[in-house]
Amino acid sequence: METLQTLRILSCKPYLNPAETSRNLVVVRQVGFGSLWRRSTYRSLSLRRSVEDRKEGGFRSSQDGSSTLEDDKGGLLLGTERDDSGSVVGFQLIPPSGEGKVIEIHDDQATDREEVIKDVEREDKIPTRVTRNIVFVTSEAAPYSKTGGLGDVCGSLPIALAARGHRVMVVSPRYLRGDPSDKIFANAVDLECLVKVYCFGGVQEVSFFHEYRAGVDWVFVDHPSYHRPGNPYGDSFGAFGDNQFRFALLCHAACEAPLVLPLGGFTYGQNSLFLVNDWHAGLVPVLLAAKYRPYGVYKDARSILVIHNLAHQGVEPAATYDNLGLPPEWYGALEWVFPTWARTHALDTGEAVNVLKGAIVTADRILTVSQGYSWEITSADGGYGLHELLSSRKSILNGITNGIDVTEWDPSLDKHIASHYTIHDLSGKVQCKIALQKELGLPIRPDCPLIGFIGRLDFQKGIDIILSATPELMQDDVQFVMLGSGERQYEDWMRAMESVNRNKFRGWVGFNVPISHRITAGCDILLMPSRFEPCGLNQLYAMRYGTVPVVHGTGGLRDTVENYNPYAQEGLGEGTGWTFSPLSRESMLAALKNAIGTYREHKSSWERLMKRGMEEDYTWDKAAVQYEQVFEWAFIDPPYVK
Ligand SMILES: Nc1ncnc2c1ncn2[C@@H]1O[C@H](COP(=O)(O)OP(=O)(O)O[C@H]2O[C@H](CO)[C@@H](O)[C@H](O)[C@H]2O)[C@@H](O)[C@H]1O
Repeated sequence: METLQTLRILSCKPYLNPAETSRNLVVVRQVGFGSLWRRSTYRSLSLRRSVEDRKEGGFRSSQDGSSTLEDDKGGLLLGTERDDSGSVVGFQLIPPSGEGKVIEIHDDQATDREEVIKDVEREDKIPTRVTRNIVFVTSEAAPYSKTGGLGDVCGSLPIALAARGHRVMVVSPRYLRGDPSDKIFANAVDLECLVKVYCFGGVQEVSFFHEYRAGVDWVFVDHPSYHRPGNPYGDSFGAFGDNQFRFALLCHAACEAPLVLPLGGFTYGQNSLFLVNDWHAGLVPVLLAAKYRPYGVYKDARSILVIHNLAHQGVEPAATYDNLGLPPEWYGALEWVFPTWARTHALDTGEAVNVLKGAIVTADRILTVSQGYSWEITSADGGYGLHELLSSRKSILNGITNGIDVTEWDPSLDKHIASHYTIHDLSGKVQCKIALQKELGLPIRPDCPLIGFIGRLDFQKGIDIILSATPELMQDDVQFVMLGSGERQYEDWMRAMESVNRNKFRGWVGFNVPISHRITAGCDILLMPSRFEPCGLNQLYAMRYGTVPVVHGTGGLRDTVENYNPYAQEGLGEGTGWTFSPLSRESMLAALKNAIGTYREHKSSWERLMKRGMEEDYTWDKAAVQYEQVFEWAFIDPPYVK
């Protein structure tokens, strides 16, 4: 039997939150509950507003018992939204224009989920349908903290979602390094809300700082363990020994934040949707299931685990479980036993706790940052020991390719680069190249192919392949610039390479955002021989800047870089870069040779390559629509662990 579900959504207009009038609210009426959705028709919703209603104004009782009020702009306030504890979390408003949408949903339509995503993409001009209270939990969020792509994503996706009408909070630590960089937190005010967290053998006290910027509530958890020099995870001596403690605190605090922080006058409440990023936030879904739901709290909340990098899982000795503030019977969720070959000695039982595993078994849905990677992590090669578990949850696993912050990364406006340019006038790009050569002390040669690399110097990024291929590459008439920090052996190698190839090689050891922009703009080719790459952002930045990527065909790199075919389109060519495979010195050098040859010999083909890359749509809007679809799926199903 076909059941017709009706979801009425009145398009977003002013959100009458007395404290934050800039936000949007969508009124949602749902009749029945479906398991699969299909949007079939949209039509305007006619609003019945009697003259009497309009004259009287003020709160009045409607048939269903909710109160209504005409707002001062002529819209109609239907009533208040409350969370389970009775706190008012918003008002429901029918906008004065009477614009609205009706969505009919048939719950027995066997709709392909990918099709739904595509369908939503096509309709991306339609305003947000259902708005959520979203809580990002992350160890980094740019510009406040960033060591890599996680910071970029958690600094820009929340803004894109807020712009679509969601109420968005980002919870991350308030890292203070005791140097001038601390001024980034200057606008975050102390909310004077202390929360006691029971873990690590005692009571830990955390507090919260808050900044409302770009439509997002940026919430910083404060604790002395976040105040030290170095980056979020370690310093020149290596990873901090208390990272399990620091990020467990973050998770406990993040679970409390929607309940206790009256941001803009209202808490986010118990129906929040947690977006849990990587292992550092991985205790959140476990805490929801083990610590809150048994006591009736967060029964209607949902959590989505976003995996940016499966290689890091937060694994610690089994004995540390007691520190985490979880009931003993939940040990199995985090239990992890290393295979025999990975154990260190004969008496090593391999028993450990794995925070990311805990998140995988308790989250309502799982996302990765590209479709290719979402498949790879279910394979033995890409699953880092978790492939069987991830395969068992395949039905709730999706991949959504990252977007980028197109305002920060815009060659026509970028404040870090020497000259601006656009797809219509590329002349500024060569100026950027000359300026970069000058800045780095390389011979100024606008016609010499300039290759760049930006990234963490570790196994993931295929630095060993670069290292083995560079002597041969240096035989050619090219220049090569590398920016990165990480493993000491690679940093030392970069310095050594520079000293023997003064006219051709520069190795910038360190983390420097302005230089990364200048390399992206100034180079002709960006090299990314990543062993695995969940999405990769540098190739997206490069293409937007007309810099042609040469990448290993893996994960998000394969999804986002289209291999160049010079013969397609009647000789006009097709593609945005080179994807090589397998990952070897030889195939990387062959792809580079092709790229360099095209750059030198086929100038017009090269320009078309650059322009095709620059034309691509890298905005977050596309991804945000897909995220919204996954949010809906998360709320359609009951919580995975009730
Ligand atoms: N030395 C340096 N100086 C200045 N800037 C530097 C730098 N080293 C790196 N960066 C910057 O850090 C970011 C790196 O982002 P990536 O997505 O390429 O990789 P990362 O592995 O960190 O991210 C993980 O998460 C992201 C986000 O989901 C995924 O895209 C990716 O595949 C996954 O490995 C870029 O903004 C880059 O410019």
